[in-house]
Amino acid sequence: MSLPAVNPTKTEAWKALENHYQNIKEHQMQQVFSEDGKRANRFKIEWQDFYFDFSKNRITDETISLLLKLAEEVKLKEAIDLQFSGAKINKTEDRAVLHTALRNFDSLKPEVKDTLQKMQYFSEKIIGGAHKGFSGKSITDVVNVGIGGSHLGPEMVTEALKCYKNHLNVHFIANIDGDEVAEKLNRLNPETTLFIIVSKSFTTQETLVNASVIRNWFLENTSKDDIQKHFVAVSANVDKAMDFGISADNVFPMPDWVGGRFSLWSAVGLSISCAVGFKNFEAMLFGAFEADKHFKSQPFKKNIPVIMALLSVWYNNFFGAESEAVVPYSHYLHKLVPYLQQAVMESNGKSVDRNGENVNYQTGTIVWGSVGTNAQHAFFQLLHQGTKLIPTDFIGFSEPLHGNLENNNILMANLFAQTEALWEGTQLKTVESTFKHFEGNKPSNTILIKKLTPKNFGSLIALYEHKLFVQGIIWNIFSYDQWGVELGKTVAKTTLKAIENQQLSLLENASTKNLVSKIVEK
Ligand SMILES: O=P(O)(O)OC[C@H]1O[C@](O)(CO)[C@@H](O)[C@@H]1O
Repeated sequence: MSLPAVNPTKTEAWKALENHYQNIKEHQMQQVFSEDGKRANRFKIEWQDFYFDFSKNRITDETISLLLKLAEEVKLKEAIDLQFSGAKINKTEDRAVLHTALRNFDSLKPEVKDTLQKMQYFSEKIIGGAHKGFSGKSITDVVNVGIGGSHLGPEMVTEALKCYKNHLNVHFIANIDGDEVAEKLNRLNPETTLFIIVSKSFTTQETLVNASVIRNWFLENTSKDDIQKHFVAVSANVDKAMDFGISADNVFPMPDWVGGRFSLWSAVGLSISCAVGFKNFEAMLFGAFEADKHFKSQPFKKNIPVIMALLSVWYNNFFGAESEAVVPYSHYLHKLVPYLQQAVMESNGKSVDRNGENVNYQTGTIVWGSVGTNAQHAFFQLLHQGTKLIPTDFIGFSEPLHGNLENNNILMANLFAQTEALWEGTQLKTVESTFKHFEGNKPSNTILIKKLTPKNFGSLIALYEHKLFVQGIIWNIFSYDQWGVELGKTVAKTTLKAIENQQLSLLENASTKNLVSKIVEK
């Protein structure tokens, strides 16, 4: 079964939304808001520990009902059911998309159960000190070596759940930048370090080269037999991992139906399980599972990821907004934006639709942002008074983790105040000069979560995963492939050859030739 392939611009809802946009675009919506006492209660969704407030958006009841009609016309419900059914909806790679099966506690697949058990057993041995390195000492440092989806998710979660961390030091080596690798290795002791080589394909240049550099560094003072005590792999390509010198027992499998950027729930999360313990890792999976059930079962008007996606489409395709900001008011979430950038932009940065035709409408949004309140002192000026429309997600937690209520009150006051200031502006107030005028009418969503627990964090990430899927369905694109990263990889191979062999004739582009000559002529 294939995903429905409806050109969204040909739907009745799209045409109606275009007309509706003409009526709404000039409206100072904050006035509509102040005249409607019930709006804040109508445009919100409360679910478990989440309070999702989308009332400060340039929408009316009609907007929402037209967007919901759009979801219906592009057959969103059918698409959701297809994804969860395990149909090969990643058509261009001929794969199912089942990261949700990694956390489906109603019926875990036997292979998922086995991997979870293996992860638990292994991470507990590392944490408890039973796993000894070549000199008989316990492990103190764990290094995740991987890039893209084999790095961003684990690093984001390890940072987000730092409060739940144990004594192990967890590091990440992703970039091929040798300085970074050397910098990190200089601080590590081979006797007490475990390296987790994470690569779904086990063919990614950065990861394989870095892994070899690390292995050589390790072998400077050890023998090949010691590798088994210090290197494990996470991969769907067990043979390649074994070729690298890692024994089959030390390879944690990854199913083919899990895409790299959705893989933190799989054995790719081994570094997370080491950092915060398996129970917390499992709690995170459980939170994601709860979000999956919400996504699958809630009517669209009460469905957080669906509403998030529809609002995003509203701004992207009708207001012409190109980007959206994400601002978490928790320093623990400082790696959320890089994670979302891969998840969202690698998924929805597409310009060919599911029928193989070029699209003539905007698709993937640019995601950017940083943590509040720091961001207020950086780019918020542009959000408030710039010329661009940038819908923003504000994420906050009602309860602090360390009991510092005074700080948390200030933090939350700032979050709420920013959404209000963006929305209200200074419309009804007198300002001394035009320079001090705030237009307002700047949209935002607020995701207020009770507490940053592993479970809630798992839910949050899964909600964003579902949001991007819904967007892809509406835009009629394939969200789960990433052919756009391939060309650069191929060109880099030739370029490297030209550099290594000092052979400029291999290059065609005159600018690249000049640049390469600067390196080889040193
Ligand atoms: O896990 P792998 O196979 O090393 O791939 C790493 C990353 O590279 C990409 O394929 C993009 O280059 C991502 O989709 C993926 O997360």
